[in-house]
Amino acid sequence: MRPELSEYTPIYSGKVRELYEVDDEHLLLVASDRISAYDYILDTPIPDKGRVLTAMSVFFFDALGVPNHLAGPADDPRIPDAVLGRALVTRRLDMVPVECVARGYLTGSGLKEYRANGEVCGVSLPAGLVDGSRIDPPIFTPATKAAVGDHDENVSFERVAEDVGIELATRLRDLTLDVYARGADIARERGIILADTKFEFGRSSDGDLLLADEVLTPDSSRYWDGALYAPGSALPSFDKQIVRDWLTKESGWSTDSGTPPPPLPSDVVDRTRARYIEAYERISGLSFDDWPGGAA
Ligand SMILES: N#Cc1c(N)ncnc1-c1cnn(Cc2cccc(F)c2)c1
Repeated sequence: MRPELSEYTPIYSGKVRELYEVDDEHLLLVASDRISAYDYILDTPIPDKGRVLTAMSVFFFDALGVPNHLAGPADDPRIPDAVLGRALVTRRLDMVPVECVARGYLTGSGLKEYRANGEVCGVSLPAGLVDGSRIDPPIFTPATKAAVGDHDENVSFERVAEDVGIELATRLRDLTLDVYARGADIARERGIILADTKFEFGRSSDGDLLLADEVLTPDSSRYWDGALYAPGSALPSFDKQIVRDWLTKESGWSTDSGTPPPPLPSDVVDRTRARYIEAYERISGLSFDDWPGGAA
């Protein structure tokens, strides 16, 4: 008999995820079916998005072989039926207050910084790079966690060292770049580009530094279809481009309207759900049909 979600104390509610306390030493990380686009949480959920992204985290936690915060399997008996397949039991850690970002390609906030001063988070890059240019070797571009609704602030490695000490900052950088490289290799072998990603780490009561949060999901990473990739041209998001294109090209809504996006039509929802499942099955080589929590 599984517990009810109401038996757990909610301790954090994010844009697309929630965090509950299971007991003194364990948390429940819950991924919703909510999807964000253009800094809005859309009214229309994508069925199974939370289960697919949870499955991707579990695949990578297993494939990467890095010490992490998972405290049980996807069907752990402590997981309530209502969130089975889109929730994980984890060890409660002392989180390191740094968004550990690795970039193997130049885009987004990194591109904006580069265009302003030729560097990203204090790391100088060669001249002449464009949107989507490869950054080789990949770089560590940390950020401080923003308040709800704000964007994280990119900071230098030196600032991280000031905040957490040079030894831990160095370990965070090395781990971030190592895990990104492993994830990028796995994705590349399946024809998918992992452009960048964000990790979070925490310390256990034993003092161990563990990989935490979600790992290498489309919500914490930028994934591009390798077959469509060309630096300098449009870089469609593997998972969100269908939604973005409908919103900006077909719905009549515009990003500068100051109004929330309209609800999504069912075909956009269905095609987006299929894209999330395609990303998981291509990268993991596993069938999403085998993942817990499907419709009864
Ligand atoms: N992971 C993890 C974690 C841990 N193992 N121990 C202590 N705290 C955290 C923790 C704190 N904030 N977050 C972000 C987050 C993740 C998932 C859902 C949310 F709503 C919010 C994670």
